[in-house]
Amino acid sequence: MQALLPPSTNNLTKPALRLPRVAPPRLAVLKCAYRSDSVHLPNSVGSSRADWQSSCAILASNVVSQQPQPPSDKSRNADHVGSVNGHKTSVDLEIVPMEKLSSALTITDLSPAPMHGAQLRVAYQGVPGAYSEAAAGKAYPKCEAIPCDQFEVAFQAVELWIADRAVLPVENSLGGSIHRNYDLLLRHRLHIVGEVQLPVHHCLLALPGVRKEYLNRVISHPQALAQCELTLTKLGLNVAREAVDDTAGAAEFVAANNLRDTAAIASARAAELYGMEILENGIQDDSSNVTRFVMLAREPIIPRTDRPFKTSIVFAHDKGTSVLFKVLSAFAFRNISLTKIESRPHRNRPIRLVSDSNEGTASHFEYLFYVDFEASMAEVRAQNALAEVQEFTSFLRVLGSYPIDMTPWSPSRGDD
Ligand SMILES: O=C(O)C(=O)Cc1ccccc1
Repeated sequence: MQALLPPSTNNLTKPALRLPRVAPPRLAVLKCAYRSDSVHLPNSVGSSRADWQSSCAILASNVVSQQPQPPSDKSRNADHVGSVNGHKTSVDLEIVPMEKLSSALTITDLSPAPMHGAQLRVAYQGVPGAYSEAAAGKAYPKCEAIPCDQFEVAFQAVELWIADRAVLPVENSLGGSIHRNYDLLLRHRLHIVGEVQLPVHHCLLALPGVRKEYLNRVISHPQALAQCELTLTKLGLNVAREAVDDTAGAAEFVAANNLRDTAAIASARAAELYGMEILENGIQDDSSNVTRFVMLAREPIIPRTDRPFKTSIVFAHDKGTSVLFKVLSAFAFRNISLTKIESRPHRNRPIRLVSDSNEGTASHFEYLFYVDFEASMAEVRAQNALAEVQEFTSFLRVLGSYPIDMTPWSPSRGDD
């Protein structure tokens, strides 16, 4: 399928972030609280300010960027931790001992809201009306959603402190995993700090006055096309399908180019934003159509045990899939349920040659395994399971330990 790029955004929308991007000078304020009996640190924590600072730098999640300010005593003393495109980036650590806080930190203190009244900025791929924008709003209701033209840009927006979080769709109940996004998780160093599951309700959109009989093609995000394939056929739409970067971008493209032979699959909100008509409402092949998104941040959140947590890891092992059952038994023995397992090609080492003196040499494909399990890294059983996994693996990374989205959902009515 030919990939169409969404047109440049019209005046209805803010322009999406694009690469390359020069980061503005920023002052970052990193504020963290620490309580020795509730936080499990990799190393024991001393009482000196330096120890506290480095521990909090690892664990703090209340990371807030601010507009440049005239130097104050505090900013003059800030630790300069790097520069972004030639601009100094400073981090000012403000350590707040737990005992001085009026109440204990809750999970919401730790992940979503920035302090000092600043609005959380959440980067997503697509244009307004995309499902990723709705997912950002579900995870962080008062956030400022920042459209980006590529997932790569959304990741970089967080890495360069332009945004505080990125939202990334990783799998769908009908369409399966979004493999490219798994690869991106590994290529970048961001941490998963949350997840949301969003019921997805697709509409068939066309310009006002266009009828189904006029259509020569349907365009949308490949996942949306996959999720509506049977319904499109049932509607008699045996026309060309073309993949674009996001659903709302497809609607915008049809509108901006006045395409009367093309329909887009997108949300009802996209129809409203881009002046399109809904030809068919709810065209996903099954009403239980849910997409899971993960939220990414520069710093991990502190794992807890007082509510259900999930942990995502990725690993590889030298002996191919033959030791996979040993790795997975580390979870089974501890009654830790896996909620997801995904394999991807091991790009650094895609082929493994296995010689047999009698039969010759076989070449096996090498894989990376992504596993989600239902436990928090603050639980001893999860720590022990990972210690055991490490014995069998040549590479292991914890992508994040984060609260499970427990919000009940019912089949969407299209108001997402
Ligand atoms: O294109 C979008 O709107 C997205 O956010 C990606 C996507 C596509 C289809 C279903 C869920 C998410």
